[in-house]
Amino acid sequence: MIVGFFCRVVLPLYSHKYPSTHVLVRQTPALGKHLSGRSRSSTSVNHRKLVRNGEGKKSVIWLEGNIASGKTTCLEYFSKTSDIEVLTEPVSKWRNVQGCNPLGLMYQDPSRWGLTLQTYVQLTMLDRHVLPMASPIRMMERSIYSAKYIFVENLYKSGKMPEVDFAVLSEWFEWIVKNIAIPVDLIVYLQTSPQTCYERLKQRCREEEKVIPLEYIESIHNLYEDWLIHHKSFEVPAPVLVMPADHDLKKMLHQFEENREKILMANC
Ligand SMILES: Nc1ncnc2c1ncn2[C@@H]1O[C@H](COP(=O)(O)OP(=O)(O)O)[C@@H](O)[C@H]1O
Ligand SMILES: O=c1ccn([C@H]2C[C@H](O)[C@@H](COP(=O)(O)O)O2)c(=O)[nH]1
Repeated sequence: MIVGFFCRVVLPLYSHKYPSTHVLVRQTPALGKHLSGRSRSSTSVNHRKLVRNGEGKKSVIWLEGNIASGKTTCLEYFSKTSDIEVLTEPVSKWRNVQGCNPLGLMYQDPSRWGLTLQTYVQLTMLDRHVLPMASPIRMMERSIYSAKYIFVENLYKSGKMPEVDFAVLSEWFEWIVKNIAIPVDLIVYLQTSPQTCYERLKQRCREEEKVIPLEYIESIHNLYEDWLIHHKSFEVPAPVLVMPADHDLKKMLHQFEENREKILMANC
């Protein structure tokens, strides 16, 4: 039998309060049909909290932050913890889908290829979200929400995405979040200055990203801040734990350790 329920939201633990109006209950009777091919038979996907019989509570954490803010590094750290599965962003797919490179194309010509990339990002992120959980705790890099609220929004707002492309992507996104429950218990936001990210981006030296100017990183930063800190733009679907992330690696590792309990207790 399918069992699903909501858990308490631990507001006082987090730096930014989670408005109760943001608790969304989504009933999706048609979901099984839409997820055909996936083994969802013993799990309810109608609720944000999923409980499989006999398996106890599970929790899902999204790791959000600007480009090169240190998300992968953070995931690597937590991947060493038993009982946590980490899901990195499917960037390798975005760089190579059947021999094509939508990420590279988007950076070369955002107006032409923004829709192409973001359609594929939306698909591949959804695929991550509906993947059955293999561990009690899942930490995943970004989300279908940030793809829409940050990256699609940025393309559109900067005039690089035609209105019709934005409208089509928006309708797709709205349909997905209305009809498919996307579980999340906690958002960990790695908060950096744009300058830090820019320096780390240059150091990482990903081929497609060599054309990224500081202004692009600044726009992404502002969108993240408006969403997760100032609550000025879009719904925030879970409590937010803000982690200052401009520090050197040693201090960051220390900080990850200090926040371990808060993160691991995300659904209590
Ligand atoms: N705290 C840090 N101090 C200095 N460099 C860092 C730090 N964290 C990550 N890096 C480096 O910055 C680059 C981007 O980090 P990464 O974890 O890949 O970021 P993201 O996954 O957010 O894009 C990598 O070269 C990484 O080694
Ligand atoms: O919706 C999205 C999500 C990501 N991207 C870009 C931004 C970066 O160039 C890569 C992801 O790298 P990170 O270092 O993990 O930030 O993909 C995008 O264009 N749209």
